[in-house]
Amino acid sequence: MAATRGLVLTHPVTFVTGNAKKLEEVRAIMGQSLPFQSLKLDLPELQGEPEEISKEKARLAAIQVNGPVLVEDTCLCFNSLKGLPGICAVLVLVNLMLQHHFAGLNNLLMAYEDKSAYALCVFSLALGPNVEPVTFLGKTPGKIVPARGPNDFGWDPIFQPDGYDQTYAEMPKEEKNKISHRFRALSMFRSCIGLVLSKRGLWNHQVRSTESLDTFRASGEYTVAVEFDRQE
Ligand SMILES: O=P(O)(O)OP(=O)(O)OP(=O)(O)OC[C@H]1O[C@@H](n2cnc3c(O)ncnc32)[C@H](O)[C@@H]1O
Ligand SMILES: [Mg+2]
Repeated sequence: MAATRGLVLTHPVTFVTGNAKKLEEVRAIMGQSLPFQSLKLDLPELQGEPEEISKEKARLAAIQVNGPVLVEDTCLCFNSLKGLPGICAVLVLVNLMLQHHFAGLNNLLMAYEDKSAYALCVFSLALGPNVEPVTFLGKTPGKIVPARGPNDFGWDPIFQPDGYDQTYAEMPKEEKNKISHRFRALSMFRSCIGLVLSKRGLWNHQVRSTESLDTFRASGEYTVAVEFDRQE
């Protein structure tokens, strides 16, 4: 389905992250299609909507790197907590999760009938310090369950994607990488990047096929998103 193959940039892209597991997954998903180097930078923790946070992170990173950068932020969002002040609820939960207090998290969610959740991944690419970043979202719906599987990557043990009876942690890596929020965001990145950038006059690449257009909806001019329907 990809309309564009390969990026032609004068400088290699730097994927700015301090998370080795993320890096591992991005490398596995992207294969040879986007050669990049990785770098850990000290960037301020930003507040706001996920897309805005991501764009700002990319802007700051591009200034430090002085070249093209890719940044990524991921969160696990709980549908039952929609009514609560998002950031606060999420921070409480993230803290619980960071300390691997999955039991505490499950207790908290016991109060709610609705255990549905979604994993959200936001990538932003900034081609340089003075170029407005382009953002890609990927979302995988699922539910929160008592922890199962190896405990080596964040909240993987407590997230069971819809249509599966295994948690992310229990699945073989290749399986997670075929359905994950990260995979979905990167699919958008791969298939739409040439299109989005050429629309903005930043990229001369001829888009040979528009097939992939059906698979995303534009939300805001420079953001593309992919969402998969809940299978329940
Ligand atoms: O340097 P960056 O790229 O920002 O890396 P980070 O570790 O700060 O990553 P995030 O803020 O995006 O992620 C917030 C938390 O979610 C965890 N996380 C990210 N992606 C995940 C995934 O696919 N499965 C499980 N946990 C994940 C991650 O380990 C963090 O504890
Ligand atoms: Mg982070």
